[in-house]
Amino acid sequence: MRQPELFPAPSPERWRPIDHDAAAEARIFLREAFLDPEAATTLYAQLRDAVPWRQDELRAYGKTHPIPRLHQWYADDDSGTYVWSGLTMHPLPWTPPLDALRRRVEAATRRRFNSALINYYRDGRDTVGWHADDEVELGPAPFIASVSLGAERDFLLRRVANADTDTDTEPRHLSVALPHGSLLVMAEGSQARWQHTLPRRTRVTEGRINLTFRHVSRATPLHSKRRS
Ligand SMILES: O=C(O)CCC(=O)C(=O)O
Ligand SMILES: [Fe+2]
Repeated sequence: MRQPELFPAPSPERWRPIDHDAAAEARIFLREAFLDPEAATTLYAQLRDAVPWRQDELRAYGKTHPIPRLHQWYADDDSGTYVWSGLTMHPLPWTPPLDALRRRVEAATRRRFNSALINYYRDGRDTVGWHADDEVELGPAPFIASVSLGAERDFLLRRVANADTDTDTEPRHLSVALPHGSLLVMAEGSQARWQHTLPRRTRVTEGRINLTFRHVSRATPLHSKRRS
């Protein structure tokens, strides 16, 4: 089988593998100072105030719970509808700042993206549970580029193979702090073998916005799996 193209090709010195031993397999890289801090602060405030954030709910065991963050979906016109735990998310059209950020991320990664899922974690109590971004519509080897703005939060990774036996304090997890203005790349092959989460951090009182740029296949609905 052909190996997926290695990332990053253009300027490896600017990308830090998140962990030396696991890096070759994880194919997850971080560029800490991707955006200039002032530009990142301006963008954070713009998005926080201008995105029409959705507060969606999940149904579990017959009960409804608000998901622990706000979110929104932006995409090219032809990239379809996003169906998420029975909710339909019609993508919004790119705004000029979001499109400009997409172009910068494309230039840095040498990949193309037609959509972005944006999460707003209002403080350290907002989270995303363990999951992989491995929906069928993202193709067999998704490439995810993730920009972080605002409060620095810990991002944890674990091997899918360990998922069933893991506890939340598992020392086998990798933890990487995602600073304001950083770009994390989960390259081809990562989602099949690794899961990630943004855990609760109650000492964090400030908000964080995360944008994950993705490429979804054309004109098919994106059926996202449950994600709490
Ligand atoms: O907030 C983050 O850094 C991760 C978000 C995430 O994993 C997702 O939206 O799929
Ligand atoms: Fe994710």
